[in-house]
Amino acid sequence: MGYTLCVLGCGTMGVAIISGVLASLDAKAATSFLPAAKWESHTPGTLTPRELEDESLPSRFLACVSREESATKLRGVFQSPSALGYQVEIMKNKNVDAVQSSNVVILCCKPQQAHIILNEPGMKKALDGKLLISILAGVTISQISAWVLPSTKVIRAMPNTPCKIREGMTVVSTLPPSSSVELDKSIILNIFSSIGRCRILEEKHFDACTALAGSGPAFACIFLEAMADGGVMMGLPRAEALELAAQTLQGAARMTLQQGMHPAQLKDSVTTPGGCTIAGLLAMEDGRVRSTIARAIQIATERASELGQPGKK
Ligand SMILES: NC(=O)C1=CN([C@@H]2O[C@H](COP(=O)(O)OP(=O)(O)OC[C@H]3O[C@@H](n4cnc5c(N)ncnc54)[C@H](OP(=O)(O)O)[C@@H]3O)[C@@H](O)[C@H]2O)C=CC1
Ligand SMILES: O=C(O)[C@@H]1CCC=N1
Repeated sequence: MGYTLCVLGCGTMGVAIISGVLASLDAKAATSFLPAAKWESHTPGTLTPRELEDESLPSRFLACVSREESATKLRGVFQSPSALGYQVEIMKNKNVDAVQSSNVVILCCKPQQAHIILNEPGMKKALDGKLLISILAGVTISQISAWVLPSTKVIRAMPNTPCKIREGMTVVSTLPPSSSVELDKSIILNIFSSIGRCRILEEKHFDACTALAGSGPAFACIFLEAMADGGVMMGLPRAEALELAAQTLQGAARMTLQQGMHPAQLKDSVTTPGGCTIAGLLAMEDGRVRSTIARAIQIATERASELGQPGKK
């Protein structure tokens, strides 16, 4: 089975993606037996659903960095093979070699590093005909396409850190027309839906998705910390306050996601007339919590649109 997946710039997000994908392969293997199938055997349009499934799964993982410090860190993170025996190969200053021996590349460097990495001698040829998935905030498909050959299939994805525990949210841009679109689509969806939820949206929405889902875990953690602080203020031990806050946020979010319950409906069902919840809600409204949070998404979206753009820091 499988293809070689290269994470070009393997830091926080690269580790989250590889860790999530490895965990999902282990989970999949625990429930089904996957026979071997070769990437090279693919002819567009001739794959059975089972072959398509098998060929859409990665079986070799390359993680690229430029500094020894990062390589040492990655060796620590990926020191033991996954339950299925997959070992992540750490490549230091070997970007072109890594891309050359890969089928699919996920670009996970900082936005301002992309041009330098994609302009390394031999990189264009190494990427010839391959699927290049960029998770970079702000950097557009047309910018990246101008740095690679026309044969390289460029798409964008905006994942978030919970991909590491397979609770991520990823938005993928609409796919370019291509002869192997069926396999490409299957590969992309296999990666991102194996590590959380995945939704396809037009690229014009990417800056908002970056702010809402990409940056979102940071915003949610401010709320989480503040709730726990309130509990601590009222005498709860810190650890228990954090547990109560985290599980409560998770529970409320899951009721929206799994039961399709509108947040206002859930809020109203908790709010007893004259009770303590309405007292707390009014205090929140006095603090303009809603507009503050919504404005944070607006400001983060505006900033996302500047990232990786010439003349912007
Ligand atoms: N952090 C997040 O929550 C999210 C981030 N993103 C996007 O993901 C991207 C990565 O973010 P994040 O993971 O936080 O960043 P990190 O800084 O953690 O990771 C970037 C990685 O790129 C490597 N790198 C830098 N230069 C090179 C080079 N020349 N060759 C090979 N590797 C290189 C770095 O290693 P070294 O220094 O050793 O070279 C580092 O491991 C960004 O573009 C960001 O916009 C998207 C969604 C969420
Ligand atoms: O803060 C950032 O720029 C990146 C993109 C989304 C999350 N982290």
